[in-house]
Amino acid sequence: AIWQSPSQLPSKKYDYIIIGGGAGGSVLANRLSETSSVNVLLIEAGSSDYKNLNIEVPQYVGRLIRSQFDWNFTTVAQSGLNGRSILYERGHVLGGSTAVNFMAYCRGSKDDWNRFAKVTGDQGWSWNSILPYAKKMENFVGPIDGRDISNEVDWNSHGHTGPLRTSVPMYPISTDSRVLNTTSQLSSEFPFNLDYNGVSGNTLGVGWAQFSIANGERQSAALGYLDPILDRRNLDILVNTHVTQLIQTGTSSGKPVFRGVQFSQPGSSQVFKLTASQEVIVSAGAVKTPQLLMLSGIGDSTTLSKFGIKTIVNSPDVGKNLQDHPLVTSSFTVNSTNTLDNLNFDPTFAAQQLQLWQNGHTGQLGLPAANQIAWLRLPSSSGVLQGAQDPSAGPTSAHHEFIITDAYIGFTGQFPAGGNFLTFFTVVVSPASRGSITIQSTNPFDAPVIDAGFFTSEFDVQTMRESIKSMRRFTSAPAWKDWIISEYGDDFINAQTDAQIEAYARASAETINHASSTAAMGKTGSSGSGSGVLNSDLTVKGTVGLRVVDASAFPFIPAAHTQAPVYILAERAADLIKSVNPVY
Ligand SMILES: Cc1cc2nc3c(=O)[nH]c(=O)nc-3n(C[C@H](O)[C@H](O)[C@H](O)COP(=O)(O)OP(=O)(O)OC[C@H]3O[C@@H](n4cnc5c(N)ncnc54)[C@H](O)[C@@H]3O)c2cc1C
Repeated sequence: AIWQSPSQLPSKKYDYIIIGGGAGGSVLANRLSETSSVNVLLIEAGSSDYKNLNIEVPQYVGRLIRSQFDWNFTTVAQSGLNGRSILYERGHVLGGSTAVNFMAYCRGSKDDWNRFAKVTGDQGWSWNSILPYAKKMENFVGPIDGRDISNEVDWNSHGHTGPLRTSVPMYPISTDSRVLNTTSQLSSEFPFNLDYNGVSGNTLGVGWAQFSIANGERQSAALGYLDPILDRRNLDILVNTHVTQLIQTGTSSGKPVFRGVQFSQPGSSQVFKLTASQEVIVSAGAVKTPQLLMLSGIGDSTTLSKFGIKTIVNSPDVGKNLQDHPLVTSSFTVNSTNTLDNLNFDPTFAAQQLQLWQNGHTGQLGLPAANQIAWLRLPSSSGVLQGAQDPSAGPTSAHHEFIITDAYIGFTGQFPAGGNFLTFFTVVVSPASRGSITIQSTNPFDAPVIDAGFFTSEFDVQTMRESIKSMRRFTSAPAWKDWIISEYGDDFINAQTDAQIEAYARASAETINHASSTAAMGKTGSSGSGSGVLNSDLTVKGTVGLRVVDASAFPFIPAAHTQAPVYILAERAADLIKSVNPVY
């Protein structure tokens, strides 16, 4: 059941207490409560309103920014972005960031996962080992229009019985044929890939995009993993409640045992404490997890002592190593009146589409932000790679990505009042830059200090530059001749030389919100700076009874949108947790 406040909680002895009901936490709440004798408590800071219309309707994703479903974070001034601070959206509702994200669904590449295995020394994280979990989490369904999708996806590469429904875009749109024709007209730079989530693990090329959208509706972790099991008597979900500290409950073989949690509701002075008989699992996401660890005495002792926090475990990597994907959007005006812009610029049309969606989830509101995505590597001859260490995981991982949108999208500058557009997101997906998360105070309700570190590595700004140039080659294919009128906006139009393009990137880059790696896995048992915060089974080094299961745990950010990698990680985590508890 879902409980709105701590005082409503039944008095029970919990085996597992999970902090945060996002991608990681929802998977665990489901899997760990599959055995009815095991009592599980999930504590979520946000509300239980995951069926809010703005969450359910895919095209309303833009309305979630700075809403009650967003933690409303902002980064510190970014030296690589001309000193700009940027919004750093994170989901604050049951379902976490999966309830506010853009829903792109990508497993990551074979090399991404094999690198996880290599740096942790744990073959269980290799591509071949995680594939069964990638299928277990998924229920890939056909699109709403029933069209033949054998040219859009490799059906057999997917799971069809898991909790999270995924699919290709519900309808074709007018730009589809142009994108696909480009893959034959410029096939050497932009080859077609039938399925970037295929079992081969080779993500490269241009393919039909896949999303956590089914039947025209967003599929969040809450909808897929929690909604169907709310009647389990051994699962309690407590919302509107903030875990403020992890509590040491004892010592075992000289190590601190962390089976206690302290929590309260914002604005209330009442403090609650509970203890798990088995484990406490932190799934608060890559921004809040390191903050909670630090407030609980797990972190870099120098930092902790500055705030008067007693160090219980000196873990220098906590909050370090933040990795994320910077994006730039560039738009073109197009020779059509039939683009998704009409949802933004024509109120009568928008109202009709809402009617259609409410009557049966049909119409354009169920469409995702893109029908196709491209995953691309810099050519090996590229000057960017000369003399630099290639940060990508290997030949199946992209350096950069295009997301191709049939409308105007922009996060900086002025939104146009009307018109018809084509927008490309260019995204650096194997970044060399690193940022950090730290605390500004000992108040758990204060936002952490977020430094995305964007473009602090020259490699990344040069990769973005090459991505924008590559996008201009893509759009100069004959396929776009009768569609694209011109580039839109002076900043984009005037960015022509390499130096100008880099300046354009620094002036306009934002985040695609893939924060990762702030409490990363390393080799089990190794210690000291650079060896990671977690053992390869996701237990927190130097502690007993405590794990982290969320995007913080990735040793490297995958060259992918990160929700599916978190689901996959959490599916394996559930098995790791079960394997050490004989009750399962
Ligand atoms: C705007 C946006 C767009 C994105 N687009 C995509 C996309 O298109 N495709 C994709 O694959 N990925 C996307 N992502 C990223 C993806 O959603 C995340 O990588 C993924 O959800 C991370 O899972 P997680 O479990 O680590 O954290 P989250 O899903 O963020 O869950 C963490 C949960 O913990 C809760 N919490 C935090 N602190 C506490 C506390 N102290 N006490 C209790 N609860 C707490 C939070 O409220 C939240 O519910 C996007 C993210 C955002 C924000």
